Amino acid sequence: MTATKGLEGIVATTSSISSIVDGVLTYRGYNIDDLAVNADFEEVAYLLWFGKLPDKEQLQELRNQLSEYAAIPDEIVTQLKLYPKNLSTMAALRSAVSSLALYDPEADDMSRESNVTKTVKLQAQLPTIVAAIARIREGLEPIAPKKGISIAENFLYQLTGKDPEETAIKAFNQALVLHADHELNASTFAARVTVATLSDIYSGITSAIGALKGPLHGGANEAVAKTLEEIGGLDQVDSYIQAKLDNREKIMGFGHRVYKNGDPRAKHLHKMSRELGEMNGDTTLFDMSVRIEGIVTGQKGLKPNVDFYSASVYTQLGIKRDLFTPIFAVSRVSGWTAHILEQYENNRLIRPRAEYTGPMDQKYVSPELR
Ligand SMILES: CC(=O)SCCNC(=O)CCNC(=O)[C@H](O)C(C)(C)COP(=O)(O)OP(=O)(O)OC[C@H]1O[C@@H](n2cnc3c(N)ncnc32)[C@H](O)[C@@H]1OP(=O)(O)O
Ligand SMILES: O=C([O-])CC(=O)C(=O)O
Repeated sequence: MTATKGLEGIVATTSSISSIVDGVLTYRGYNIDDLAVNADFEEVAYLLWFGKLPDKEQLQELRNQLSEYAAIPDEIVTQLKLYPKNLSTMAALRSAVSSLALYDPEADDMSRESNVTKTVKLQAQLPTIVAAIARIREGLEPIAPKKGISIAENFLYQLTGKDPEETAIKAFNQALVLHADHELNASTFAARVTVATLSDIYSGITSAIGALKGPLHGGANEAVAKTLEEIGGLDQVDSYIQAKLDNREKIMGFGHRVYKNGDPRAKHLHKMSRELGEMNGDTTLFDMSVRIEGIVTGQKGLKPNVDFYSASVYTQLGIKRDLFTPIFAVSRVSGWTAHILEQYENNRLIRPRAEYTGPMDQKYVSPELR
């Protein structure tokens, strides 16, 4: 038995949800480039869950269900109010989502019908939880979700209590579409491993949130924003990045396990970042990002991944840095739940082997003689 570090190149399951072939990302056979510019996030979620784009009535029905389920139990709001104000937003999200199971009488109902209902509920409730975390830790009351508006609009509304601009809704919707699914990434794999024991969907999503939090995965978008803040301005980019590279430190938002010639999602976020800067009359963050890319790609051949330009996009939308990874979860819960449903449909326990490298032939001696 020989271990493959990080399971690189190992095909661990079959899936018909998303594919990455020759650097092209598709959801259920639709190129991400097509969906990113044309689709609403709700359509994409439906596509991931049910394998086809919804017709008008199906889409309306989904929108109605999302509106109906978007409010979170009062007990969750009470719990969020007990969390420390200087909380880790991802730890708060992970805890709150885990607690949702306590207030859902169907949490352990393993029928497909119930799991589909819980899928839609989780998609509806995650944005409400993230917005509530954001407000409560600032000492503000959470804002109830509005009925009849999109997830993108509702989330931005619930953060501030103000109706967001059309351009912000459009940009945010596109970011949600781009982050929705990504084959067997670490958090999706974590979700699938958890539910493959026939544990419940809330356990699967809780595992996934834990895996997404790390800076080598979803946490990288916050790390990129931190880098931009630390650099402070265009003139400091070269010296800052060069020092990191000379120190053999990683530049967050670059590199990818699967894409070696570039992440197809990055160009959309690059464009969005530029457009938001031009609209706000200040392209500093975008210009800094482009300069960082020039150095890192030029010297290391590493290309930006989805997390790199999303950092300047969210910052320019006026969103606080520690909400970036929770926002990733707001989108990716669509993919996680699609994978969980697929895992349940054709389940087998996921249990690989380890190549043992420790000592052998040890003999027990009692503590007094050690
Ligand atoms: C949504 C997402 O999860 S996208 C990924 C988000 N994560 C990041 O942006 C964090 C920064 N990037 C990384 O850490 C990595 O590129 C990963 C984790 C994404 C992929 O990791 P792996 O496939 O395991 O590649 P690994 O970390 O082994 O890197 C291979 C080589 O490239 C270098 N490298 C990889 N990424 C970077 C980077 N961002 N900056 C500098 N060097 C890098 C490594 O140091 C290593 O060099 P070495 O062979 O000289 O030791
Ligand atoms: O696929 C991966 O390893 C990470 C990634 O880009 C994602 O989850 O979107």
